[in-house]
Amino acid sequence: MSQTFRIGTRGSPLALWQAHRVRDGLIEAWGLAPDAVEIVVIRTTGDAIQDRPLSEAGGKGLFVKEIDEALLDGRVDLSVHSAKDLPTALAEGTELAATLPRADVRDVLIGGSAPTLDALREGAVVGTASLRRGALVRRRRPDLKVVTFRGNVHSRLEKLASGEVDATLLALAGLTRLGLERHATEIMDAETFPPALGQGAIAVTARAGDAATREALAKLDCPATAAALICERAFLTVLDGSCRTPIAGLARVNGDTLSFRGMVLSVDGARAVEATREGAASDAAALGAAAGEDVRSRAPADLLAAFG
Ligand SMILES: NCc1[nH]cc(CCC(=O)O)c1CC(=O)O
Repeated sequence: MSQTFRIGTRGSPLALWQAHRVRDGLIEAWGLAPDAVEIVVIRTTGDAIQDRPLSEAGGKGLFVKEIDEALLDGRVDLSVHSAKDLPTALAEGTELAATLPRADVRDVLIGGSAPTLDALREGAVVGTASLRRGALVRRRRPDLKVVTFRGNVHSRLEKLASGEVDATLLALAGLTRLGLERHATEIMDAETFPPALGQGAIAVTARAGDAATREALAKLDCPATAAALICERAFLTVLDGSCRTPIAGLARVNGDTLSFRGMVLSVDGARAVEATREGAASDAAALGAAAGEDVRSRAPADLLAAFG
């Protein structure tokens, strides 16, 4: 392969790590010269907004819009994303081209004043920007105070160190990629504290119909992770999950079998409606969609109202 590739990415440390992973993968898989794969950092609207919750500013799409534009303009050939930050509706003219092998899907607690969620004192303050994490925290510890907490992983750790909050929650995958997993004081159980759809997976998008880029990326694709992600995104699509909706779930693929469990919660965590499905991994999309329909048919009206 004598082709060159330009990879579009956000400039956060986590995004750069993930883009480098794809770059290294392409170079190694195809024996490319190091200068054949270039990383192009693109600043997104989401990166610029730091003073308010993104759900108020327009949601997850804010992190991909400018990158999609670069892809469609031909300024870059592929873009690398944390799968959980990728909106369910991809920009027209772009498509999922590869899903890297999934890392640990679990969240971790980083405790300042106590090491575990159960050990935090009554009324302790937990900082998170995630409605899902907030709802799951309140579900187990209704006495805790959940406050909105944005910024990248490093700035969150600083706020914790300064005592602004007693604890925060982050994805183990992200912390590990940044070499910061030593800060985790409790690994949350994926059953009782289910992750975000797509958590721990890295997704690569390309221009629809760009066969050469797709073929190059095929060597990096993990079919089991791809099936899990397709299932989880189908669940999210049916529920039209937005940043205003506490929603969680996980597909596990074992051989040819896929098992999925997804749930929607009330913001205060007091109520949850969940569904499970198991079937052939090749039916990933149908299984996720069926679980989504199931949740939608049983969720109380006020819970679904959050879906707008
Ligand atoms: N929303 C930000 C984001 N997007 C992906 C990750 C972590 C890596 C991953 O889940 O793949 C994080 C940080 C976090 O939630 O702790």
